[in-house]
Amino acid sequence: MLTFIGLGLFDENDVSVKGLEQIRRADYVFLECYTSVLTGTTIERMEEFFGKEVKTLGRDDVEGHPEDFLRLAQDSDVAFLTAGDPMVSTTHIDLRIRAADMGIRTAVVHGASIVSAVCGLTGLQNYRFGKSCSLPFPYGKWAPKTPVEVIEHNMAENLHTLVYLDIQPERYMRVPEAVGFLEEMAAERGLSIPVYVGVARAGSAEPMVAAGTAGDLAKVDFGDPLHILVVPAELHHMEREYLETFAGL
Ligand SMILES: C[S@@+](CC[C@H](N)C(=O)[O-])C[C@H]1O[C@@H](n2cnc3c(N)ncnc32)[C@H](O)[C@@H]1O
Repeated sequence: MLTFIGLGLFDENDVSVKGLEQIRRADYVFLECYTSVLTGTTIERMEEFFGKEVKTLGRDDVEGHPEDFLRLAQDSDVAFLTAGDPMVSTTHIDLRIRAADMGIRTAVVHGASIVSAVCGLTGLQNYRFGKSCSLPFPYGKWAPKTPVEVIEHNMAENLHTLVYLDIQPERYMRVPEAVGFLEEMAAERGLSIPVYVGVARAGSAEPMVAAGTAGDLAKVDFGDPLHILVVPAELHHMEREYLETFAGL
C-alpha cells in the first residue's frame, strides 16, 4: 500500500490526525522535499514526532526512478509525505498512476495547501484565480517568459495569478527579488503590474502578508522562507478592504 500524505504548511504539527496515524502505522516513511518544504521544522524533529525514520527523496528519486521505493509498497505499507497537499501543484498524480500499474493499492490523505492558505491570508477569492505559474531563478542571462505571459493572460481575463517562487537546495526566492524579476520581464512586454501581494510563512504563528506597488514591496522585510506572490486582478471591494485591513494596501 502506498499512502500519499500531505503534511500541511509549516511544521510537524500541521499533519492531520489521520495522516499521523497512517505514518505511525507505515513500514517505511519517505519525504519528498523538492516541490515544497516545511521550513518550521527539521527531519530530526519530524522523526521524533512521528516515531519513525524519515528518508528524504529528491526529484530524480521520485520522477526518474521511483520503482526503487515503489517496489517496497508491493508488500509493505509505505507513507509518501509532502509539504502542503501531495496532489496540489505537484506531479504526483503520475506516481499514483505508476503505482496502480504495478498493482499497488494507493490512498491520499490531504493536507492544508498554500493554494487555500493564500486565499485566507490575502482575502483574494479562490474562484477568481486563473492559471498559476512558477518563477525560477534566472539561469545566467536566461529567464523564462512564461510567468509574465501567464500574468498578462490572466490580467486580460480579470483573474488573479498565483506565482510559486523557486526552491533550490541552497536558496529560496523571496518576494522582493521575485517582484524585481517580474518587473523586468513585464517592462520588456510593455505590461504594467499595479499591485502585488506577497505572503511569507503561511501556516506559521507569524505569517507576513503585504500588498502594494513594486516599489512598496521592495522596502518590506518578509523574513524567512517560504514566500509566495500573487498578482491580483482588479480588486472586488471586499478584497480591497481585506488587503487594506490585513496587508497594508
Ligand atoms: C510548487 S508549490 C507546491 C504546493 C504544495 N503541494 C501545497 O499544496 O501547498 C510550492 C511553492 O508554494 C509556496 N509555498 C509553499 N508553502 C508555503 C508557505 N507555507 N508559505 C509561503 N509560501 C509557500 C512557495 O512559493 C513554494 O515554492
